[in-house]
Amino acid sequence: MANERTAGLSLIYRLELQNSSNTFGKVAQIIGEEGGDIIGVDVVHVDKDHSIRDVNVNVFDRRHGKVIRERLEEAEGIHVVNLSDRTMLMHLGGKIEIRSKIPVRNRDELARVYTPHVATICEAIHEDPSKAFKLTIKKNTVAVVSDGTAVLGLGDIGPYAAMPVMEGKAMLFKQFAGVDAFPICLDTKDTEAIIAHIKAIAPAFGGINLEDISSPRCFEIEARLKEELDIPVFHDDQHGTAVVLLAGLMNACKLVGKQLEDLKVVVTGIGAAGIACTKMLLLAGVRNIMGVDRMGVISRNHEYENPMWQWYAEHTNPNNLEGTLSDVIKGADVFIGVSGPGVLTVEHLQSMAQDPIVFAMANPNPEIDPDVAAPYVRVMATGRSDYPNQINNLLCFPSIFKGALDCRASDINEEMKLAASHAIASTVSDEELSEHYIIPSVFNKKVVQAVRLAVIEAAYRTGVARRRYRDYSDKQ
Ligand SMILES: NC(=O)c1ccc[n+]([C@@H]2O[C@H](COP(=O)([O-])OP(=O)(O)OC[C@H]3O[C@@H](n4cnc5c(N)ncnc54)[C@H](O)[C@@H]3O)[C@@H](O)[C@H]2O)c1
Ligand SMILES: O=C(O)C[C@H](O)C(=O)O
Ligand SMILES: [Mg+2]
Repeated sequence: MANERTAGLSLIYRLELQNSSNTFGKVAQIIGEEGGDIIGVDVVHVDKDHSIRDVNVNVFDRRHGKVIRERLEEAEGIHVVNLSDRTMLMHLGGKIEIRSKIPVRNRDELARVYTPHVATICEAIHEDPSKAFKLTIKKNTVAVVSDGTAVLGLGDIGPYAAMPVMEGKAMLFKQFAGVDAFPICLDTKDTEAIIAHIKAIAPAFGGINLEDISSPRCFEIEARLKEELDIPVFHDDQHGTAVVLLAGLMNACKLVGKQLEDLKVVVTGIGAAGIACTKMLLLAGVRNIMGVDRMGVISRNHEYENPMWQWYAEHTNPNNLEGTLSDVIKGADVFIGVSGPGVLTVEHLQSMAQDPIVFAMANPNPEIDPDVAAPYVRVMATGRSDYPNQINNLLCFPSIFKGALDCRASDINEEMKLAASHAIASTVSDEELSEHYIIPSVFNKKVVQAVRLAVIEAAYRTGVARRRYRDYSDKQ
């Protein structure tokens, strides 16, 4: 499955052409012969010997684009300077920037926003550190922190390569919930160092969104930070995914007429997302869950080095089954994939119970191609934006943090997460509910407000909100 399903693959070949021989004619001929579609040409530069042109070409996929490039490079008088595409162009120079809220037009304004008058603000915060929430960006700013070790399903690609995802998360925090977020990729994989760095930067932020940190280190990092910091710490791949998954599953069950407590559920990929999704489902009343990772089904017949797998063995797989995915998927009502592409086959789907519910959530490529799976499933969901039923943590992380920041919560607890799941599920009405609409779109504005309010209400109910309710409710 091509990653560019919605975006379409439109490549831009920057070519340096010799003026002498009919080189542009050759370019058009080569591209035509190879089945590319020229949709535009821009002249970038011309001198007496050469011209530089950007040739915009629709191709089938990246491999097709490469074949055309190779053919062009072989031709006399044509030099391929660069090959880019719309996605690449959207990333030039990064996707976000910082802007001031106040213009500084003269010395008087300068003296207020900066020295000398800013000193009075510093002193006020020094006297009462809680004023940082009122007088600095802490009020509405989150750090999105990764070490680049579990980036989407791409794995350990390092802190530099992780930045586009973290910038993307920051961008989405702002666009979907008005939260300012800053991407921070740490050049260390050491648990203690990560904890120390995050603690050291925490004064500037009202919350910490941990992202794409591999398991099992992510569990300890989050647990320690939750204990040692007084602002919410939320590992998005765990809890964001689990919140949205539960919302989708509640609605899918309503559609197929099954109850959560009667379901047989198989989860593949027992990492950050798989463990959190399982915990959330147990909390919501699901009783029969089996986990499958690379070495097979997690059972009580084994001792695991990974303490989370030990926990998993003790809390799931009620019949203590062993084997592979093929063994346990038989008769399952629900498949939840947070592992990688190609894990699920048509044979697996054919062996599931009636009305199979398949949430293949690995990014960027799900456990099975949804087009291949479609004839064999009743409800199909992926993590992607280009198919119906997008089960992606994007549907909740901006609004959960918005709610937590607005009531100055010290934590994002289980009650707040459950409230968020119910709020998401309830934005799909009974009339709207269908195989292709179990979960609202990320662009549905009702979702952000519903989740934010549900999270705030749960924060006050469970005593983690630190803003006086009167101050909060007066502004509503
Ligand atoms: N849709 C969403 O909102 C969402 C959210 C979080 C994660 N994800 C996706 O889920 C996947 C896992 O993310 P994570 O943060 O939990 O990563 P992780 O590294 O913590 O865990 C991944 C786990 O999957 C296992 N795994 C990998 N390939 C497997 C295979 N072929 N068979 C069985 N197990 C396999 C690994 O051994 C590991 O235990 C990624 O593809 C990620 O993009 C999707
Ligand atoms: O980034 C996403 O789209 C979802 C999730 O956080 C992931 O890691 O795949
Ligand atoms: Mg992620």
